[in-house]
Amino acid sequence: MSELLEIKNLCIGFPHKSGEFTAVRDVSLTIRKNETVAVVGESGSGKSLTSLSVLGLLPENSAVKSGSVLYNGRDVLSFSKKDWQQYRGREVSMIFQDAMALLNPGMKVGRQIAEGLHYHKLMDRSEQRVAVLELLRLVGFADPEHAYHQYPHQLSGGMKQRVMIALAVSCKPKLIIADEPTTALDVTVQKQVLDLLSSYKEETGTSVLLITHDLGVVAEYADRVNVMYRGQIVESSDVYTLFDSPLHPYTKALMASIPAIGSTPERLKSIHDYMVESGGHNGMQFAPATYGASPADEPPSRLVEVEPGHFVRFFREGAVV
Ligand SMILES: Nc1ncnc2c1ncn2[C@@H]1O[C@H](COP(=O)(O)OP(=O)(O)OP(=O)(O)O)[C@@H](O)[C@H]1O
Repeated sequence: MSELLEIKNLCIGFPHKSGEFTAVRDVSLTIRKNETVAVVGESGSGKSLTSLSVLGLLPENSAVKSGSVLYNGRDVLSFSKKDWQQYRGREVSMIFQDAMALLNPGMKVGRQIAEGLHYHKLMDRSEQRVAVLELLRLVGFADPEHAYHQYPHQLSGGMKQRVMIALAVSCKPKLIIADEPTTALDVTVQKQVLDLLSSYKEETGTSVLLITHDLGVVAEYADRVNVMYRGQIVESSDVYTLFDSPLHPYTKALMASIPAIGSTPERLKSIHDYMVESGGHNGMQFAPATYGASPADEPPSRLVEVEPGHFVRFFREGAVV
């Protein structure tokens, strides 16, 4: 199967008082047509920066130090302004965490969705209204005509996120990046919104890059998963393999942090505990229990394919933890 998106050895840095801080380190991942690929990890692990690089929306003070982001074989990092205009929204779109911050508070919901269709010149004005009403129906508004005329502040959190999905899918992109799309919502609404995105994906063949810190969401919605820790992918595989046989201590720690229903309460293990307990694999060792003060102090490591499609990051071969 050919890759729709291929991120290769991406490194993103920021200026820092002691030189430079590399927030994303040697990240590689792929997304194929009609796949949902998750990036999971704790806050600050580099998930958002990785996804923002795909849309050319990295913070101004950051710099891509090396690597490439190939969309259908073209490196987006060398896109011109015109390329970006044609690509954003039309080829790849994004659903952000905070819908309220992104929706224009002074514009009716229907108009906001119509603007995207107008921008990409997909249809004339007369057809846009019908298309927007259809989109609002698709994302679950029982009365699309009523929703069309509402302002964002008149909608609940779940409804606003549905509008964000309508906006994101309006130009029929081939890839949707969903960055913590439901974090601000309660559990029931969270499931409704993710189910909606999932059924849209199945119906249209769209691909989804799902950014989350929630392994429960990964288990339910992703086909493949990349676990990120301190700017690096430490484990990557299909979702069944990851849950059946996680290898990296950080992945195990993430899994152990999901309390099982009916389990006897015990002290939650820290990631440090797992690092200490972790053993080697095929003669290689995971990174030491105590990382250095900064990523620059850390030992060299590399991703190893331990079985087909299952990659784990190891500390250098033969090292003693
Ligand atoms: N504009 C910026 N200037 C300096 N450092 C930044 C900037 N944006 C992000 N960083 C740093 O880069 C690292 C990765 O950030 P990123 O937002 O990608 O993490 P994340 O995994 O998406 O976390 P979260 O889930 O909290 O958004 C963090 O250490 C963060 O502090």
